[in-house]
Amino acid sequence: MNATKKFSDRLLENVKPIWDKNHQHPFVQELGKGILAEERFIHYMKQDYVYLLDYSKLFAVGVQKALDLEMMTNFSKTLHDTLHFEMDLHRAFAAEFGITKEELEATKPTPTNLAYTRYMLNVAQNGSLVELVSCLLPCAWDYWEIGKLLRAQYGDNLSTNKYAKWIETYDSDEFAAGAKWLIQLMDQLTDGKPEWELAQIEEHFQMTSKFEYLFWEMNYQLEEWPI
Ligand SMILES: Cc1ncc(CO)c(N)n1
Repeated sequence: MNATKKFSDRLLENVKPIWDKNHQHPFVQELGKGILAEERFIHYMKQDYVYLLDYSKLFAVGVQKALDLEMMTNFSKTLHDTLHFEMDLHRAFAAEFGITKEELEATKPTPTNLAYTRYMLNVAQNGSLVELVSCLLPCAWDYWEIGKLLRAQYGDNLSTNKYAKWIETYDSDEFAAGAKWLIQLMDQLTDGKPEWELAQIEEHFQMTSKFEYLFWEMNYQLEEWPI
C-alpha cells in the first residue's frame, strides 16, 4: 500500500456516494433545519435507543477480542460513553416528549433495525477484530460527519432548533474522540494486510453504511412490522 495513503482514506473515498446520500436524506436535512416532524423524530429516538443497546454489545465483544490493555481500555470506555453520554441524549429527548426510560427500552426493533444489528452482531461474534471494527466505524464516523455538517450548515440557528442537542452531541469533542480512535484503530489493524482481507473489510464498511441510509429512511417512513 502507498505509505502516504491510509486505509481509512481509501474507505472514505469509496464510501462517499453512500455517505452523500445519507447527508442529503430528508430526515437529516430536516433535523438540521429543525423542521422534522416530531412523530418521525420520536420514532427514531425509540428505535435508536434499542439499536444502541445492541451496538454497544459490539464494544463489549471488542473488549473480549482486544489485543492489549490499551485497546481493552478504549473499547470499554467507548462502551461506557455509549450507554451513558450518548444514550443520555435519547433519555433527555424522551423525557421532553413524555416517554419513560422503560418505554424506550421496551421498543421493539423494526425489520430494518433488526437486520442492521443482527448483521453487525454476527460479524462481531464470528469474524475477526478488524471485521468487527469495520462494522462499528461507519456508525461512529458518519454520525460525527453529520454532526459537523449540520453545525456548518445550520449552526447559526441552533437556538431556535428543537433538535439542537442532537447536533451538539454528535459534533461534540466526546463523540469525536470515539470516532477518531476507531479510525486510527482501523489503520493500525489493517497495516500490512493482504488485499483479499482489505476487500472483505471494505464490504462490511459499505454494507453498514448502506444500513445507515436505510435507518434514516425507515424512521422517515415510520416503518413498522406489516403483520
Ligand atoms: C443508527 C445509528 N448509527 C450510528 C449511531 C452513532 O452512534 C447511532 N446512534 N445510530
